[in-house]
Amino acid sequence: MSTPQLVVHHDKELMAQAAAARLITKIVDAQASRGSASVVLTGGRNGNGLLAALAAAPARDAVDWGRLDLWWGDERFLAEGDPDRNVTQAREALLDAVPLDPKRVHAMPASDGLFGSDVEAAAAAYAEELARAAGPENHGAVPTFDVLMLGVGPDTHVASLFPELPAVRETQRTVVGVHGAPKPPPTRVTLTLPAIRAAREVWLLAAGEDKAQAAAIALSGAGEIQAPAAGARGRSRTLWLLDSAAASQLPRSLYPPASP
Ligand SMILES: O=C1O[C@H](COP(=O)(O)O)[C@@H](O)[C@H](O)[C@H]1O
Repeated sequence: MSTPQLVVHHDKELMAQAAAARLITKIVDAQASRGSASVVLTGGRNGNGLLAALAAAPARDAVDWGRLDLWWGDERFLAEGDPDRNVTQAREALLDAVPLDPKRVHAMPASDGLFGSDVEAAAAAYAEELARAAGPENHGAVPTFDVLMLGVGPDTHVASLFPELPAVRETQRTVVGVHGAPKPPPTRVTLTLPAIRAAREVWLLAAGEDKAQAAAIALSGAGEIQAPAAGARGRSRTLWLLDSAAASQLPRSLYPPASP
C-alpha cells in the first residue's frame, strides 16, 4: 500500500478546480491505456464541489463519457430520488450534464428498491455487482478502480466508515450495511477498507476548517479503527487533496507553512 502524499491548495474553490483537472487527466489516460476508466465517487461537500468544478471545466469534453464506469464509495440508504442521496447530488452536480452510458453508472440500491428496507441485502447485491465487474486479475472481489475518491468527515470518517463502528473493522466483505451512523441518515451502505484498498489511486478530499483536526489525526499515525481516513490507501497512490484551512493543523513535518 502506498504512503500518503499531500497537495495543499489555497482555498476550496481552487482545490475543487485542480482536483477536477487532475481527474479529467486520469480518466483520459486510463481510457488511452486500458480502453475504459473506472472511478468511485464520494458524497459530501468536497466531492460534490469537485463534480461541479468538473461540469464547469471546458476540458470535460476530453473525456469519453461512454467509456467510463462510475461506482460509489457509500450511499445514504434512502428512497430513490431523495435529495440527500449521494447519487441524487452527483446527478445534479455533473452526471445529468454528460453523456454517460446508463449501464455503467452503478448507483447503490435505494431503500424503496428491490431489497426494500433490507440494507444487508442491498449491500450484498452491490458486492455481487462489483464482483461481476472484476476481471480474473482482481481475484473476483472488486475491479481495480482507477481513482477512488473519499470526502473526509470532521470525525475522520470516509465513505460510511465511522470511527469504531463495525463496518470499519470488516476484513472479508467488500460492501456492508451500516446501522447507527452518527451522521444522518443512520442507515447506509458502504465499501469496506479492503474494497477501497483495491483502487490504483485513492484521493482523500478535505477542504475547510472543520476538516483540519481530522486531517491532522489521520495523517499523524492514528489507527484506522479510531480514524478510518488513516486506513484509506491506494495500491499505487494515496493522495490527500487539501485546502490551506484543512491543512492548518498538520504537523510541521508533513506540511511546513510557507516562510513569511
Ligand atoms: O455523509 C457523508 O459524508 C462524507 C463527508 O462529507 P462532507 O460534507 O463533510 O465533506 C462523505 O465522504 C460521504 O460520502 C457521505 O456519505
